[in-house]
Amino acid sequence: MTKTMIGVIGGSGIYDIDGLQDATWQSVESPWGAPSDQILTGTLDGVPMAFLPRHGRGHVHSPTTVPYRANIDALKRLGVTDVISVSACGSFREEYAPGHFVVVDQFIDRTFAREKSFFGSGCVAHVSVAHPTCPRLGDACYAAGQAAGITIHKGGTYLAMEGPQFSTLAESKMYREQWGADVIGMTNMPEAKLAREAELCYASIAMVTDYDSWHPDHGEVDVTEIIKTLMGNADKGRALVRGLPALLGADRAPCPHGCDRALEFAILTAPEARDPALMQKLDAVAGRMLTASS
Ligand SMILES: CSC[C@H]1O[C@H](OP(=O)(O)O)[C@H](O)[C@@H]1O
Ligand SMILES: Nc1ncnc2[nH]cnc12
Repeated sequence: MTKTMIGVIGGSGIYDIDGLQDATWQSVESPWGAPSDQILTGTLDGVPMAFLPRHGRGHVHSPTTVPYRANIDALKRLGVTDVISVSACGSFREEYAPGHFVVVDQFIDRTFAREKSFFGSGCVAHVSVAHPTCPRLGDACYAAGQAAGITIHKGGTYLAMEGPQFSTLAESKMYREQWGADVIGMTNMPEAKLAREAELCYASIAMVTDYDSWHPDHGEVDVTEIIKTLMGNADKGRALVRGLPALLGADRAPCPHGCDRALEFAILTAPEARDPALMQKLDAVAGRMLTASS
């Protein structure tokens, strides 16, 4: 049995969390560059936690420039086992209304200007992301949301767009009507893919802030309205997070869905053909596999 450490990546409007015992902002160095910000560490109900504001305090990183690899690597380096992403999103479904939360379980990745893998020339790996989120962790988020009195929906497909501009009306209608997406945001990809490569369980909570641009009664997306809704949502997001340690517990059984073993059988490059410099960078993300197989 290993120990649980919960990592929370806070999106727009969530730049800290409260209630942590021994809370300290720590700098974490990563061979993948500087993370978005320092990481707030502490303990909640006896479970260690690490909080990272995705865009940095003061909202300095755009969805394209968020250092996704450094963020996931830094959380892994700190000992995080389970990552919860909390994000602002537009909704493609009438019944997923602004103020509601959605436990996302699928993604359509339309991002194109980001580094999407820790692996590459010198160490090639292919992990499965058929089921990109962890059902055990998602269920805990859903239960924590319900216990916090939040209107929360279980399951939804998140369309990750490059941004930073919002969608055109034609795109919004296509994503909703032809592609069957439920919510839209700009940040959960490649974050979810990288978490899988790093063998971290990953769950995503979408906080609905708007109806994107498709809804005939709601006009186009307006960032002022989004921020207003976010301010109401942010406290709910923090309440959900506060409920998680009690639900997950300090002792952690292996993930029944295999998220924490995702690299087994994924690395193709022969030990003697691997690039030593890349191997060094992979020490945290893939350390477990690299010591076992080389
Ligand atoms: C503030 S609206 C657009 C912005 O908000 C979302 O960020 P996050 O996912 O980090 O909450 C969205 O993806 C955009 O980056
Ligand atoms: N409509 C929208 N599109 C993309 N990202 C968002 N974040 C919040 N609302 C959004």
